[in-house]
Amino acid sequence: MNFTKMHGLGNSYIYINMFEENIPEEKLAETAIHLADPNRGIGADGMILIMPSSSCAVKMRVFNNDGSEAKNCGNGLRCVAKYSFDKGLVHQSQFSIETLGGPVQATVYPDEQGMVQNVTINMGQPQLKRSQIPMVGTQRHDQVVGEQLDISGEMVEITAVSMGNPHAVQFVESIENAPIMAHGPLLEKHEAFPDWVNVEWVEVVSPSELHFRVWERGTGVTQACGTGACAAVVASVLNGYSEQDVEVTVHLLGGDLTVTWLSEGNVIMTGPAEYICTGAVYTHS
Ligand SMILES: N[C@@H](CCC[C@H](N)C(=O)O)C(=O)O
Repeated sequence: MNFTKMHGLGNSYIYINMFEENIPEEKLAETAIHLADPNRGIGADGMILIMPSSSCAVKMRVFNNDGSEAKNCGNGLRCVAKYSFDKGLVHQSQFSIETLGGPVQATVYPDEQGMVQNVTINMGQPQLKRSQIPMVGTQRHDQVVGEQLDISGEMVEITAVSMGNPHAVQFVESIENAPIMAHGPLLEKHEAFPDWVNVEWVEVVSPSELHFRVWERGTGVTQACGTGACAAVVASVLNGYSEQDVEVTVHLLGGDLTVTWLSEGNVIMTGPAEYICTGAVYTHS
């Protein structure tokens, strides 16, 4: 099976062009685990399928490296947009991508040689209701902003945002001291989140600058998370650290993204997408 390995700020996935390849539905999870394995496969944070769509130009499906399927992936969307444009699956620089979390709009910026380096994704509106995250809880408030959560006897304050996939954002004094390895796995599978959750730590530098780290659901620590960066900016606005219509630079482990939560509702994310390699891999029959 042919593959392309790509990354967005070091968040790497094995991309399979399903216009040409076929993986049976019941083999998708095990194929993702196999391809993402650094010793027995290729090695990556997961697998992404680029597929025909009946409603958009192309469709994306995302699998974490534990085989679980997610409804959205910000870094993946930028790579899918670059791949689709470069390989001629689409012919316009603006086009729609179907995700399990809903359709999004991509804009690619080819340079003079026609190569796409940067991509903007209009991610649509964040979902903020507790039931939309989804998150259980007895508080009457509909939105989860600065809510206390008990993790093994320690209280942490989280703001919950869905960007099609669920995120729990915490604000910290210093990103260097964020308890990623200690709290990440506990929060990811906390009983408050029936579908589990991506966990983010954010240090606010200014209304237009954030430091960011992530523990991804189904993967663990990654270099970057596009939907997480969007959730961080939305959470910053909800907590009064930033404002809508302000472009925020988010410093992730793997580099920077710019994110704006527009007052009309949509979240706009811009950043790079890059190829690593292409090849053919043996698949299990
Ligand atoms: N790395 C991604 C998100 C991938 C899915 C996530 N781990 C989940 O399970 O929701 C991004 O760039 O957004």
